[in-house]
Amino acid sequence: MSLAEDGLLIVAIDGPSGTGKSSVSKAVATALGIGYLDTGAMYRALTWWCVDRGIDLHDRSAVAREAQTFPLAMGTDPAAPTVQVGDRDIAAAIRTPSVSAAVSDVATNLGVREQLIRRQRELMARVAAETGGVVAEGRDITTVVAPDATVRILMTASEEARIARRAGELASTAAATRAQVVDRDRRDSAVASFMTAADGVVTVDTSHLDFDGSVKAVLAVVDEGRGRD
Ligand SMILES: Nc1ncnc2c1ncn2[C@@H]1O[C@H](COP(=O)(O)OP(=O)(O)OP(=O)(O)O)[C@@H](O)[C@H]1O
Ligand SMILES: Nc1ccn([C@H]2C[C@H](O)[C@@H](COP(=O)(O)O)O2)c(=O)n1
Repeated sequence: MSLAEDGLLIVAIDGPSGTGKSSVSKAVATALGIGYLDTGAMYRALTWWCVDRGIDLHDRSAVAREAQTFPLAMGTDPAAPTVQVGDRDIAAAIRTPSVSAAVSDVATNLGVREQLIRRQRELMARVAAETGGVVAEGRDITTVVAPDATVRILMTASEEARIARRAGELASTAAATRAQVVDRDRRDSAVASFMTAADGVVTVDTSHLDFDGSVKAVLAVVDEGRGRD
């Protein structure tokens, strides 16, 4: 089934770490009055779940089995997105440095990707049916999860800009953050292509834009893409 059926507005946004995908996507979804899905949070949630249960992240089959069944619930209101497993709110726990350091081991597990991509498509279809559309962001949304999205965007920013943004957030030095951002992108690139735009994907370079400028730039691409639809 095509996600973009029935006049629903499906906006797919990919890009490397620290380009502003999550913050900009939330603002864009809010402005458009549609749902928001942070797919990176799903890989983080599975990482947290496996560590919490003592599952070795290098045991690929065991982690992929958990991906199929773990009780994940993603809240898709862009004004207040939530991440829960069972009745436990793990929105803050999945942002800790230990989860950030381990998440690539989970995200590069192809058995995991198969399960989470299935869940992402189901969620996107449900949220879009409920709200008229969805903005989904990650690393493979424009290419694998929703290649037929109404609008497909690759958000980029120079390495310097991305490191400075992350360093500001983590209150760490640019040098310490460089390793985290660049190394994680290198590891994640093994299974998803998000450093260059695929055919038909519009690049939005946020290097020299402030936050509001990035939101406006994405909304302009959405407007143009809707017009073509
Ligand atoms: N021009 C800009 N556009 C977007 N975000 C910006 C901009 N300038 C600074 N930021 C800030 O950069 C930080 C990183 O943004 P965000 O978490 O949305 O990135 P991301 O691409 O989703 O990263 P990751 O994939 O690692 O989760 C946020 O604190 C955001 O407010
Ligand atoms: N569609 C996606 C989304 C995310 N990932 C990976 C990349 C990161 O290492 C991790 C967490 O993502 P973030 O919260 O930093 O955006 O998940 C992926 O492989 N595919």
